[in-house]
Amino acid sequence: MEEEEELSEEEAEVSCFQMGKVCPLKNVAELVLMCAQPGRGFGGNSQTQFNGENYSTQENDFSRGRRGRGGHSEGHDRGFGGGYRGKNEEIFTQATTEDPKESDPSNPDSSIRPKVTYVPPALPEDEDSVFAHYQQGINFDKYDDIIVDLSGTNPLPAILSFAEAALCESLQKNVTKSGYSKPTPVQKHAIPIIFAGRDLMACAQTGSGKTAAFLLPILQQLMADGVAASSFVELQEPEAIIVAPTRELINQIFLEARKFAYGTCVRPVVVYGGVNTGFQLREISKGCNIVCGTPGRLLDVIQRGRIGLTKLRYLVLDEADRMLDMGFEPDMRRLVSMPGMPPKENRQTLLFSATYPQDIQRLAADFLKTDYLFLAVGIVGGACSDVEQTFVQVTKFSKREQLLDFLKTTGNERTMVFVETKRQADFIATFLCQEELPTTSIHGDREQREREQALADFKTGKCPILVATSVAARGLDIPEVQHVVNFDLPKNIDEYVHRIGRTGRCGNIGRAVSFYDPEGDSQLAAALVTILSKAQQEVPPWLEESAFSRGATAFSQANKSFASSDSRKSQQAGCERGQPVPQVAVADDDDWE
Ligand SMILES: Nc1ncnc2c1ncn2[C@@H]1O[C@H](COP(=O)(O)OP(=O)(O)OP(=O)(O)O)[C@@H](O)[C@H]1O
Repeated sequence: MEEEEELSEEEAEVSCFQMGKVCPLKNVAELVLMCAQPGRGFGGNSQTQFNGENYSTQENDFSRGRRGRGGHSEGHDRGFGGGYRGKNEEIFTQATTEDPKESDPSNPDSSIRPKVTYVPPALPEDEDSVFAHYQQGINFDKYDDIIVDLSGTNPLPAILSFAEAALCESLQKNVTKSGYSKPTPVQKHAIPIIFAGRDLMACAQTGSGKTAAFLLPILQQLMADGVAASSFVELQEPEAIIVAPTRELINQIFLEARKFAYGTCVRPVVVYGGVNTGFQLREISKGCNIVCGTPGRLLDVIQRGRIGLTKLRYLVLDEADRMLDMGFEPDMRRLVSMPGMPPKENRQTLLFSATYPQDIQRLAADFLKTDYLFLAVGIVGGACSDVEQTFVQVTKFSKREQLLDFLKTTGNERTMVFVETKRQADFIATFLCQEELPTTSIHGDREQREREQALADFKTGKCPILVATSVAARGLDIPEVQHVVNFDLPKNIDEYVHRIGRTGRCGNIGRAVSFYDPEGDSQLAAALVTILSKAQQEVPPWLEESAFSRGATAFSQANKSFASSDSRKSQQAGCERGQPVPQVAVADDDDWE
């Protein structure tokens, strides 16, 4: 079976009880659900019962104690996945993930797991829904001015237009219906590289069109080769696998694939945790050329013998740095060593992200052919320049009032509020509802049904405020998100870049406001100063002071997470040669249990 979480609901309850609090996690989520319903508020008591500050303090110690780095159990009794994976979307409460009828009988735990019955609603088939998109913004044309660095042997020239890509008629039609009139820089470069059969590590800022940069050339080549999915065959052998770290993101990539493949013979399918496995297996058996999956569920369906790998031509890792950090790297290694998986010399491996720490770049080379190309559009690891970043100095206890003040100025504008822990997400969402601000929340303790509903309510504007943990930080492309608030700053600068990238997408302008608590956030100061300077934004003097007070090493450490370019260049120059590849620490432990 696929997913393993570290803490059962019962255990959580017991631990809370031991801390002197009775706090079934599920009840907190239910409160938020109630709160999201119009006309249902909370009495003043709930604030004291669910005191976010107290819980997060306690939760930190308690969670760390239970998890630890050693929590990741290799070769554990449920086959794949398992243990602590850092920011792993696929580790949730038991109630959401497992299906006893389908689980491994050798696993004694499996008998107590409730069946996952959730089946997502059928997707609308009409063209308007399939091709619904938002407008590119006023800065879309400025993408052309971004400096591009393509390194590696025998680089390919970029295309300048979709016409040059010579897409087949149906694909070109779908591109036009999607509102794409010209390719973004990452598309201009990645499309010919992928056509040429080269492996690629591509880095481009958030919201600049990386998804289409890999989907379009893959679809084009599958169509040019006349592939068609054979339906109702139990074992499907897809030509492409796309993996991403979170359920909502992989679903979004699937919807993009479905959109571009509209009216063609190519059939994409999606598999992710929290959804009934039987439903997904039936979807696979209807035919599958491209399988989009989160790692645990994907490995599970492969292990069940429902996905064969012998025809695989493309392996895509979206949010590649995340997929290769210590949370998911073991799964990725398992994936590439599955029986039938073509060796890297015989498949095309494509890595995409907006951030690539040097360590991860070096590790990624294990998955790529030696002559892979490295594409850097703009500053590797840089923040999107269309996001105006501001910082507010706060104390831990003034944050809530500051948030309220801020949200009162934004009216109905869509705002994502990032917090550190799942409980904090529930607590803040409840608090905002009490203040009559229509709010919903998304985090790993919510049932998949609730998570999808929360996202839908945010997208439609029914709840224009979404309180989220870092589970929603990467990749999500939600129209008209005008503001991102870092109520709690993340522990890791890359996470910051991804979070603020939920706004200011596709040439639109966005705003990010971050609450900076000098007591808890100073370890991020140097990296924030670097990010702001590289994005040519004003650096508050107090932030600069805070950064310098930590000494020059803080800046050199901060700079280590920004690869100025291809890590092979620094290796060639003799820098850090011979050093072991360190594992990158995963941020926000408390958020990913
Ligand atoms: N050539 C294009 N013309 C117009 N719109 C585009 C083009 N390419 C992509 N888009 C749109 O831009 C938005 C952002 O694209 P996408 O989600 O692929 O960004 P991304 O680079 O993957 O971001 P992230 O790093 O956050 O994952 C999407 O709504 C997408 O449909």
